[in-house]
Amino acid sequence: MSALTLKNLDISYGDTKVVHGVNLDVPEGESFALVGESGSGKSTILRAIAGLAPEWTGEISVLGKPRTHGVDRNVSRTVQMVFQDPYGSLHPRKTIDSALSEPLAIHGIGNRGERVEAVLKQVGLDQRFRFRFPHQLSGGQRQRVAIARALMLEPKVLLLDEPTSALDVSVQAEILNLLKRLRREQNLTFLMVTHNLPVVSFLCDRLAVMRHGRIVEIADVAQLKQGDLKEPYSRELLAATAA
Ligand SMILES: Nc1ncnc2c1ncn2[C@@H]1O[C@H](COP(=O)(O)OP(=O)(O)OP(=O)(O)O)[C@@H](O)[C@H]1O
Repeated sequence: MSALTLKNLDISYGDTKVVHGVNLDVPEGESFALVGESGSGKSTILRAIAGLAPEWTGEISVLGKPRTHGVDRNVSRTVQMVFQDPYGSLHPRKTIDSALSEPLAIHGIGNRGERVEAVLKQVGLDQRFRFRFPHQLSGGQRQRVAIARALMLEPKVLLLDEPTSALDVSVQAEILNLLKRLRREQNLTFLMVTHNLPVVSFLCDRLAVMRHGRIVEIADVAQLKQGDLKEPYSRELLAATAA
């Protein structure tokens, strides 16, 4: 089954259309990357799927069900987003326990303590972090918490917006390994925005190259690794990364 399907998706901010006629099908369990120059609309696509960019037309389907505009409880249970900046995505005055329990409280789910413990284990964080505050954690630990928070509702799809680019290089690999393991263990589907083509090679199966709000090419990661991209713009992007 398709985890995510986008059909003729247009997205606007006010009068400005920034995503034009995007079509995409991501099967369950796949890890798919959106790459392309800054401002090409990659994050906006993730935001629309998550319900954070309200002005869109076309179709967004999650596990075969078309998404409604605004809050869609089906989508918020099954699709979660992880942002680039783990400082910004965690409330500074809430403990890790409280940040992780919140999605459960919102959805009326019990056994919160047990679930928080289990998720901390899944993301490789010691239980002693549970009652700490975000500022008492390193950047990598905070990103583990942000990933843990995204996992609390046992989603099927993670939308990953540059999940390692704000981290020290030494920590990036740890988070990428964690994401790879979680995907395997939980059969997650990833839709990931990144500027980093080696990250695509490491974590993804396919990629779409975007420019000016449009997809210019969809390719397998094997093609990326062999430098076998078809469109001149994709080849430019590849050459710029290799330089
Ligand atoms: N909240 C907003 N209000 C108005 N315009 C916005 C808003 N967010 C993004 N844009 C514009 O929408 C376009 C697409 O932005 P988006 O962030 O999706 O691009 P991107 O490909 O993810 O870029 P980057 O790689 O820099 O994150 C850009 O022209 C941007 O300036």
